[in-house]
Amino acid sequence: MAAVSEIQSRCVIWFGHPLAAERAALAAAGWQVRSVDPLNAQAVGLRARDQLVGMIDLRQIPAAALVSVQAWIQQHDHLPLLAALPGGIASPPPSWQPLLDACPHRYVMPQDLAGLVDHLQRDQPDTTRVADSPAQRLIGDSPALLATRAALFKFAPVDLPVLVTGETGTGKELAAHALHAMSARAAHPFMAVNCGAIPANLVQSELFGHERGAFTGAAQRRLGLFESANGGTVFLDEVGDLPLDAQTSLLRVLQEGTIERVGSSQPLRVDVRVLAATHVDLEQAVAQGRFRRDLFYRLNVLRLAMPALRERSGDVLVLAEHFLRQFRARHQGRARGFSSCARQAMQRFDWPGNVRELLNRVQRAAIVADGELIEPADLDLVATLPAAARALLQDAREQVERELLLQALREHEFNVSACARHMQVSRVTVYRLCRKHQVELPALR
Ligand SMILES: Nc1ncnc2c1ncn2[C@@H]1O[C@H](COP(=O)(O)OP(=O)(O)OP(=O)(O)O)[C@@H](O)[C@H]1O
Repeated sequence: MAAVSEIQSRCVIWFGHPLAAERAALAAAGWQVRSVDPLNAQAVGLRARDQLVGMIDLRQIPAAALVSVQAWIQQHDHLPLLAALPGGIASPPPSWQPLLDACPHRYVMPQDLAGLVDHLQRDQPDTTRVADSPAQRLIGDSPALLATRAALFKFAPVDLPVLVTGETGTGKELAAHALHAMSARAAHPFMAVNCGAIPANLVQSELFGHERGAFTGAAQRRLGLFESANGGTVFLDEVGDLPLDAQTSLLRVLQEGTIERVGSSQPLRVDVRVLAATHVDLEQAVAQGRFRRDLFYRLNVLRLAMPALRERSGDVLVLAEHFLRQFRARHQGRARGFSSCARQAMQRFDWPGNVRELLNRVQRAAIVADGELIEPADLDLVATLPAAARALLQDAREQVERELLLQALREHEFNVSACARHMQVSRVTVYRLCRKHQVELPALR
């Protein structure tokens, strides 16, 4: 593969040792953490091309290290500095004052971890702000998704294949987009193809192109996906469905960086990064002889496993709110939020179709909901509620139906025809509802 320009990394020089959760949250926001022994501050060298921020962790700095950290700060006075303070101290000891004076932004940690991450994402004097990073399009803040986002930041700048695995709808294509958009190839094409959707006899020609007259119907020379993506990224979705001859051609791209159009024996150089995705177990396909072992090893250099939604139930509501907000920004609808029953139903559901299914159910619910709050029935998730909650919901619905009926009857002086017109139902339905809710019309008139 051709060399591509290196991407600047973002690094927090942390004097002390961050907690695991602090390190994970920063990694998910695209910041590596370099932990430095404060007693040995003078030994720290900096890579000029990286974007750097210093963090003085005053929870851990021994008194003996204050002077050496201070000296280091003075030598690196161009570096933005932050301070982590312990919780529950009324006033900091005077010996910290020189360090605090150097740190305009201070965070009580770990309580204010979100504030720190927000600061790093928004307030850095950087042209490519992390808050705008494509990795942030993967919504969710569960530990599993934080790890996925951290892996995206790590893998994106490395010009090697990535194998993205995970069930359908977990965001494999979204992740592939993010990998491309955060790579040095971002200004070049991103071409995605679902290998399982191309008829077997056309795969070679789709991927690698063909010469005029290569086969019946090939009236013109045609560029394939790899040539069209030159300089950029090819995303092969469902790579396990590639026929064996196309697997051999793909191996040549990865090993030699060349392709051959169908009908030509002239190798052509292409410069592409290959990202592949599969929801089937490729190791098993290799064991069964359906997938080339050497190709598997080539594709599986970096592996990104997208977690199923049921493994990160904490993300369900965050995603649902996000999809509803997105929907409301584009369409009109009464629904502004989710009832507590709907939230409960979403959290109990198994989500076999993962995020795609959640997106579809929320969009549908936003259209069909009559009230301001989306209910389990709008999401078609009533069956997931426990029996007691289902019964409560049924009771509530019956009560609302009875109230609406009585109100319509009163407004029309118990005239069934007028009431039916108002409710846009037949007279028979009004009589049926009266029987169901034990409304005695003669007694009320
Ligand atoms: N974490 C996420 N945050 C926001 N949207 C997401 C997230 N994960 C997935 N989506 C959305 O869910 C839908 C399905 O995602 P995507 O197509 O990337 O899944 P996939 O794993 O490639 O599915 P398949 O295997 O069926 O091709 C898309 O609309 C995508 O934008």
